[in-house]
Amino acid sequence: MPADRRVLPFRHTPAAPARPVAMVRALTLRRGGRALLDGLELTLFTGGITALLGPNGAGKSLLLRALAGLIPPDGGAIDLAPHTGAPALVFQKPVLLHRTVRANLAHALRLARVPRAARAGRLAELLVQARLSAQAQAQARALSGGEQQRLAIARALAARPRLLLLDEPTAHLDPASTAAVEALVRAAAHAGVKVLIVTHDRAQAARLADDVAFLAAGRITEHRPADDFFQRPESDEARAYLEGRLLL
Ligand SMILES: Nc1ncnc2c1ncn2[C@@H]1O[C@H](COP(=O)(O)OP(=O)(O)OP(=O)(O)O)[C@@H](O)[C@H]1O
Repeated sequence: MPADRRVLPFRHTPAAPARPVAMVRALTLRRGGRALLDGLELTLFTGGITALLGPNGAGKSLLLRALAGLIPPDGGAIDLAPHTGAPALVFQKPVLLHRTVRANLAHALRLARVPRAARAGRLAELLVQARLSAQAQAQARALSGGEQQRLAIARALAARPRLLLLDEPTAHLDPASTAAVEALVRAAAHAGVKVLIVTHDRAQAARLADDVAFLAAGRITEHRPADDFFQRPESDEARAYLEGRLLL
């Protein structure tokens, strides 16, 4: 990849110079004799939202899990910048405690070692951000799909991560619920959290993303500003995907 493609414009933090958050170098993951990720290269910079696009089975979820430290690489390396800390990962189907919304957030704040005295204020803040203040005493599992996803993201934000990994957070949500999740994701990015979001919703990627990384057959084939990507995809794989022709 030419060096100039790595200098990406970011809409959210124009004043702050972009610094690497995570560097993925020659990442390989093998299962059953098959390279599912195959020498994958990707650098994520501070600021803004990166959409990770690619066809079913390309390896997007695997990459997110590897970035979150859940899968050790079989080859290559994932380097997180010292300022990045532990990335937060939110799955497509949120795994919530069988407890109230408030208890879910309180638990996350305890796990994140937020000092006891600061927890109530931070919890109220997270409820407001996720627009769940009115549901604070509701059982988390009784929430709508969109509310559950907002709770899952708020819970992930409890630890004040610098890198938030979202795996298809709005799959199966209606337009209003999708918009509410997107607003929360945008707010997190505005607050300085680097977001990497997997989505199959091209319109969503165009609405949210500053840049797009395209993954096909275990490799990033291009990583460019979102507008450029959608107007002039460079790799054959990305062109085929955007035209609905790429099947792995
Ligand atoms: N533990 C595993 N063992 C063997 N194969 C696996 C394992 N986990 C994932 N795979 C395979 O790796 C490939 C990539 O899976 P992954 O879930 O990352 O794709 P994806 O790009 O997220 O797809 P989708 O868009 O459908 O969610 C798939 O072919 C999948 O079947």
